[in-house]
Amino acid sequence: MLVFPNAKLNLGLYVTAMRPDGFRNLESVFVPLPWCDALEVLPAAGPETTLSLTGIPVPGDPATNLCRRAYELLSDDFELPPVQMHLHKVVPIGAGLGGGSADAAFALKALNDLFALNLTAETLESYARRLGSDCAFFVRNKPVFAYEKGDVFEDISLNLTGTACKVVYPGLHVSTGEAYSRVTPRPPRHELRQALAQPLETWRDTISNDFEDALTPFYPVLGEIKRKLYEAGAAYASLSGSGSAVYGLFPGQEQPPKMELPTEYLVWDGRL
Ligand SMILES: C[C@](O)(CO)[C@H](O)COP(=O)(O)OP(=O)(O)OC[C@H]1O[C@@H](n2ccc(N)nc2=O)[C@H](O)[C@@H]1O
Ligand SMILES: Nc1ncnc2c1ncn2[C@@H]1O[C@H](COP(=O)(O)OP(=O)(O)OP(=O)(O)O)[C@@H](O)[C@H]1O
Repeated sequence: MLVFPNAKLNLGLYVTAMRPDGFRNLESVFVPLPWCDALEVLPAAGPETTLSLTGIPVPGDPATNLCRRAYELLSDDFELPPVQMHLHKVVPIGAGLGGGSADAAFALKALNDLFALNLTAETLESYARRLGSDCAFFVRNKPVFAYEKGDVFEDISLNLTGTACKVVYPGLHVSTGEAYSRVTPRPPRHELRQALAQPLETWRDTISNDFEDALTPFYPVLGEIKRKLYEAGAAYASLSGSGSAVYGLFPGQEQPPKMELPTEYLVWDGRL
């Protein structure tokens, strides 16, 4: 079975409170971004479960890769035969795009389908939550208002389908834990759902990402990319999640405009 774990963008992100478990409560709107890895999951030819990797190198021991952890989580509860997995990594890591989380959620969904476990989306979400705060979103993989750890959702009527979008990753690996440690939780400055119900051109004045304010003084390149996206005609530009990817939305355009950016940056151009 071949699946294509996609990334996500955060439209607005407020870190609202410290939780007793050491995590933070947040409010954000998550939307799928069709920048994808490729993940193949097959019954193994031999007796062992294996994971091979190509594409962007994934830091850390492959034994702790989220695809393997997804398999192990399900095999604690179900008698799964060994599998052979191959992950081709395309989505940059430490980018705020949720790439690793998507791999984990898509591995859970693929195993559910491959072995006809018949788990509901709700049950898959509860497994996904155990692998990371961002993982649960990728089970249903549709625009939602997210709160608590970013893993509890409310439906939102927001249709950005077809909107031209540019995502710029400057090659700066921002650790999620470090990024959270730089943000002081506070009540949200805007009611996100109300702000997002207004025309996209107003979002620039009404929606923000707390990580952007906290990280830009340390990483000025984030502010420079955002300024360039606005100069290129973006109606809205922001850091995604805890960064370091910055995106711009260009409604009404066929494709985002060309931009002069350093060649070492990774850039995704397309439509949501
Ligand atoms: C920044 C976001 O991408 C926004 O969508 C997510 O909140 C990050 O989610 P994630 O990468 O799945 O993060 P996890 O792997 O669950 O947690 C990594 C670290 O981030 C911090 N963390 C994460 C989520 C959260 N709601 N509060 C936190 O304080 C914790 O220090 C945790 O140890
Ligand atoms: N399949 C995977 N893809 C990416 N990272 C993985 C994967 N499996 C495990 N990891 C580990 O997770 C870390 C990346 O997590 P991190 O949260 O920084 O980035 P992310 O998955 O790109 O998403 P985000 O920045 O939105 O949280 C890596 O350092 C790596 O060790």
